[in-house]
Order: sequence, then structure tokens, then C-alpha cells
Amino acid sequence: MSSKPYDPGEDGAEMSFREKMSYSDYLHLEKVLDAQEPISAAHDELLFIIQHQTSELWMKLAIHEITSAIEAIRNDDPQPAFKMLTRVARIFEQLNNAWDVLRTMTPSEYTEFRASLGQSSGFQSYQYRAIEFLAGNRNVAMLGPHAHRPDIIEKLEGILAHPSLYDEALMLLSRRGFDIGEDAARTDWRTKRPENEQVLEAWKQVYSAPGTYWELYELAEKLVDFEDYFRRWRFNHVTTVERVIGFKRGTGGTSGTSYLKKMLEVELFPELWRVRTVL
Ligand code: HEM
Ligand SMILES: N[C@@H](CC(=O)c1ccccc1NC=O)C(=O)O
Repeated sequence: MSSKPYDPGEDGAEMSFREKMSYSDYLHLEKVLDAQEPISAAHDELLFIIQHQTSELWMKLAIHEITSAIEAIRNDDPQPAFKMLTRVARIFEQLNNAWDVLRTMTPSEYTEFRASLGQSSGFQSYQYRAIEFLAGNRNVAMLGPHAHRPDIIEKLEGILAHPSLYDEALMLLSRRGFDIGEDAARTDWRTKRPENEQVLEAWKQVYSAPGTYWELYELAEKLVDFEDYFRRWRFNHVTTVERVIGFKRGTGGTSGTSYLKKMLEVELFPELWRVRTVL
């Protein structure tokens, strides 16, 4: 019995894209797939490049979502922000799972091309810094590595000129009748805000009566969820780094693993972690 090979064209699949938009036209695949240019002969450099490029693509989406979530909260419409923040947490979960691929690279394999990376480092990831700044971890010193790129400085300064995700959540608390003290009178958004007892008290009231403050309660939990996944990313990163380069200095010039371990202590939404202890 001879059977003819399956022809999707006979089934109705479109086969002629001379004048129609195709899959790769729409996705600009040539641009994306032409953007991997290993600079060494090491087998694992392609893995390293793709791991970073895909991470940066997911970060781009996270920035898009956080920016819209900030806007929704500012407009007193937090419901859509809940969905966006859930998506951001899922993006970080995706980034967390991706470490499993990179972890297949041993120190011997990384050493084959590490020297070709020069002084470049994830420390100079402006999208990572944008996410931190958008969330609320603001430190103008982190603009330093971008001094040679006025376009990047402009983007990051544009974020620092406006309230962060957490600042907007605090202002929502204030609009809903809570006294948040000096956080209600801020005009400078560029620097890190100090922790505030009145904010802690406001979150304490929210968590003590979820039924009364359901929206604020849900917002608080979405923020904690986001930070939870973000912390896991930091932890996976530092563990991978120790596994691959031990305690060598970073190509970006920091102490490397020790610097990243210090960064594990950074909190995006401090009073939301503190409130757990006082409930
Ligand atoms: C073998 C893999 C990796 C190694 C050995 C490594 C190593 C390091 C080191 C040592 C630092 C500290 C800065 C420095 O002095 O260079 C750093 C920072 C950083 N890396 Fe990686 N990294 C790896 C993979 C990744 C990946 C896949 C990403 C995803 C985009 C990433 C993103 C970052 C970011 C955003 C920072 C800055 C963190 C901060 O300032 O808090 N790294 N990395
Ligand atoms: N900082 C790393 C190098 C590194 O991982 C890296 C280099 C260029 C572009 C992205 C990188 N990823 C994270 O830091 C190192 O010290 O080996």
C-alpha cells in the first residue's frame, strides 16, 4: 500500500507569501536571528548570548507591564494593575526557569570565552536597572556605567523623575484615607525613600481587615508576589555565578559573588515585608 506524503497545501495551508505578510515578516525574525555574534570560537558562547538576549526580551515585556501598572494605580484603577503584576511575576518565574539551561555550562566551558567579554557585564543592563527603578529601588549611582550613552541616561532619568510602583501604591493608600506621613509630601523621586512607620501602620490596618480594604490588600499581595519572584531571580543568579566563577572579581569590576550576595538584602517594598512581623 503506497500512501501519498501529506501536502498541507491541499488541506488549505497558505503557501504563497510573495505579496502577503508571513510569520517571519511579522516577527522580523531576520533581525532577531541575525543578532547572535559570538566573538570567540567557544561552543558555549552561543548559549551565553541567547540566554542574555532572551532575558532582555522578557525584561522588555516586564518594563511594559510595570509601566502600565503604575499608570493604572495612579489613575485609581488598580484592577488592571493586578493582572499586569501577576504577569510580571510569571515573567520572573520564566527567567528563573531559564537558569537551568545556563547551569549546564561548566567553569571550564565558561573560561574558554570569559576573557573575550572584556569589561562588559550584566551590571550594565539598563533594562534591569529600569525594572529596579520602576519598582522603587532607586540609586542614582547605578547610572554611572551609562554615562557614555545619553539616550540611556535620558530613559533612566525619565523613570527617576516619576513615582515608582511602590510610591504609587503608597499614594493610593493616602487617597483611600490612610495617613502615610512624609510619603504624602514627597517631590523628589530620584532617591531611595526612608522606611516609614506610618506606612507600616497603614499596611497593618489593611492586613488586619482584608474585607474592608480588599483592593489595597490584593495590591499588597501582588507586590509581595512580584518581589518574591524577583528575589528568586537574584538568588539563582548569585548561585549560578558562584558555581561558574566562584569568588573571582566580576568583569564589571565589582567583587562579584560577594557584591551579588549583598544585593540579596535589597528590598523593593520594605514595609510590606515588615508588616508580617507585626500582625
Ligand atoms: C555564567 C553566567 C553569569 C555570570 C558568571 C555572571 C556574573 C555576574 C557578576 C560577577 C556580576 C557582578 C557585576 C560584575 O562585576 O560583573 C553580575 C551582575 C549582573 N548580572 Fe550576571 N552573570 C551571569 C549571567 C547573567 C545572566 C544570564 C543575566 C541575565 C540578564 C545576568 C544579569 C546580571 C545583572 C542584571 C547584573 C547586575 C546585578 C545588580 O547590580 O544587582 N547575569 N553578573
Ligand atoms: N560578569 C560576568 C560576565 C557576564 O556574566 C556577562 C558579560 C557580558 C554580558 C553579560 C554578562 N552577564 C552577567 O553579568 C563575569 O564576571 O564573568
